[in-house]
Amino acid sequence: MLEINNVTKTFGTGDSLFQALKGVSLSVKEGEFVGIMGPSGSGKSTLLNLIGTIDHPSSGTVTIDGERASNLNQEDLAKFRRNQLGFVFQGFNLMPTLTVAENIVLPLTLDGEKVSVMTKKLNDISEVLGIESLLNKRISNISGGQAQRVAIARSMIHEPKLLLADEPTGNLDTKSSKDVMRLLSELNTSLNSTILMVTHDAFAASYCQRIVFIKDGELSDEIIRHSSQSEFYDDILFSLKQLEGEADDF
Ligand SMILES: Nc1ncnc2c1ncn2[C@@H]1O[C@H](COP(=O)(O)OP(=O)(O)OP(=O)(O)O)[C@@H](O)[C@H]1O
Repeated sequence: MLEINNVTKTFGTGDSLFQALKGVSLSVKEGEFVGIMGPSGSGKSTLLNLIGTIDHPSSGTVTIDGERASNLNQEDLAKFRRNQLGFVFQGFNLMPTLTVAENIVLPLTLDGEKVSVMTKKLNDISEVLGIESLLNKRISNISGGQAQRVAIARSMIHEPKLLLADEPTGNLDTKSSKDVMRLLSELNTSLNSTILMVTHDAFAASYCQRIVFIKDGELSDEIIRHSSQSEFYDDILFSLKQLEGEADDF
């Protein structure tokens, strides 16, 4: 469902060129939950931004569900992003003065969806994420863990083909991180959502089925979960140590 073919990304101009991605190729199947890990500055967010069509590759191609973003005009691209992709960020990106319900339906409001359809979708996704009791609260009155669940609800309400998560547990305590990862994992299995998640956190990564490691703008390694989550967690820590010598650098 996602094909990244020999993608490069160069920032800057003239003498100050910097190649953040140096020929990355990656294939993700429908329903896969893939983690992207690597040291700070290795190109993780750059890669996620290219997949999310927020930025364009300098060369190479990104194809999502058979569609190549570079072939779309501005308007179709915005529509494609709104309909096919979901985004979850570390900082939640919710509107503090709106209620939880208003935040969740915002993408549908922008699309001019019927109120009856919005209400049904809101109720369905709220039930999946266990946030029914929060719907009338304002974002400023809920906790960080609750806010991330609301952000996930908003990113999933339009049933995107691909969910892109950049450090979704970055601002959360251990318990909330666990809750959020459990939810993402449930959404992945129950809705067969394809999820791509950038994370520094080996525990969060242990919920994925596959981890690709990126270093200096290149994919360096890949591990697949074969057995229990705790064994996968150990495998991830081992790979991180091998990659950088010290897992603490991540
Ligand atoms: N708009 C930009 N202009 C110039 N350089 C950039 C730009 N965006 C990213 N870079 C550089 O590209 C490299 C990769 O950045 P990126 O944000 O993708 O790394 P990352 O792996 O996500 O890092 P972190 O884990 O710290 O978020 C870095 O050296 C960064 O300074």
